[in-house]
Amino acid sequence: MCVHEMEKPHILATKPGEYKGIPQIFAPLLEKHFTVVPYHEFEKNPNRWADKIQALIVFFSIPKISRDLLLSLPNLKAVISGGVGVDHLDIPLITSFGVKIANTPTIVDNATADMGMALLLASARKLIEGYKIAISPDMTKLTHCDLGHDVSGSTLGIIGMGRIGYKIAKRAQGFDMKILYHNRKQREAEDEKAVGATYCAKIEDLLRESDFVMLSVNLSPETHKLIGKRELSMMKPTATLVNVSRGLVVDQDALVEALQDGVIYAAALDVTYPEPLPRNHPLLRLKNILILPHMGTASYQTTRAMVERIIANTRLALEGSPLLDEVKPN
Ligand SMILES: O=C(O)[C@H](O)CO
Repeated sequence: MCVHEMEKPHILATKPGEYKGIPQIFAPLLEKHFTVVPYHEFEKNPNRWADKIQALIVFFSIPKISRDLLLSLPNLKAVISGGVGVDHLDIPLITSFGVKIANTPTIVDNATADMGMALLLASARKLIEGYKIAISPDMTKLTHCDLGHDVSGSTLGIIGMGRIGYKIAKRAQGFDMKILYHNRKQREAEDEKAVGATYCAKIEDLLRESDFVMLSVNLSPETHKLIGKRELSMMKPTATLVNVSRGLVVDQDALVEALQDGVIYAAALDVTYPEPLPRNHPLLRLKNILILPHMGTASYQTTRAMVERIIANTRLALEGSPLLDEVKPN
């Protein structure tokens, strides 16, 4: 049955197509079920929308959900966040308003693991430098391209062996990498065997032995600036740090220093803090860095699946049914 426009529940979301918003091509999927109120329209005239809004969609941590925003939305039933990370949500605060929370885990695992390997490979084999030379008018520069490093046969240390870390290990196995991992909890022996991964109870052992250190942990008080000056100084001077988790897992000032002083060889980051970095940030001026604007989940298929899962969770929340991916306070 065709749902009349007037009957569609109102949801608040960043304007589709805006920076870090749901891509415009997927806006019709949302609009089929909901009347989407763009967040900036709401901010201009909150009184017009406040009573109507029943769900709030968060994409790439936007919008920030404050107590004031929650107080201004008396009929809010759910906050549905795209992606796996929920570090941007104050879960106790939101749930204290009787508002349900969901994210879209599992959907993003493959794309994020692919991005981890893409960053590792691109950094090690100097794809960006090579590309710049290939398109440069002066092809003689080709001989001056610094040599990269072999990925095959090297040692990968994965910090955070959850679903994404494990999928990275699977991929690395195909590159004949020696795989070490550090995790709150050691994985089952059969999981380790399946990807040939060895547990390092001490993060220090992993840092000392790895050629590539891959960060795939959730951001939490325990992992906040987990990699600082001390940890970087334990890494090999030939090692590369790859981050597909959250910028705040790394002490960025310490990273800038380590890259400038040759304490580590390079870094490849999908995430930083803040995002985007200010244009004069020292990380953007370094040569031994590959940096992306948080693209881990940014494939057509994964983004579409995220939007579909957001819709499914939102519809369930609005009809009062159990959510597919409910996030509860600890
Ligand atoms: O958390 C995630 O899955 C991604 O970073 C997208 O927000």
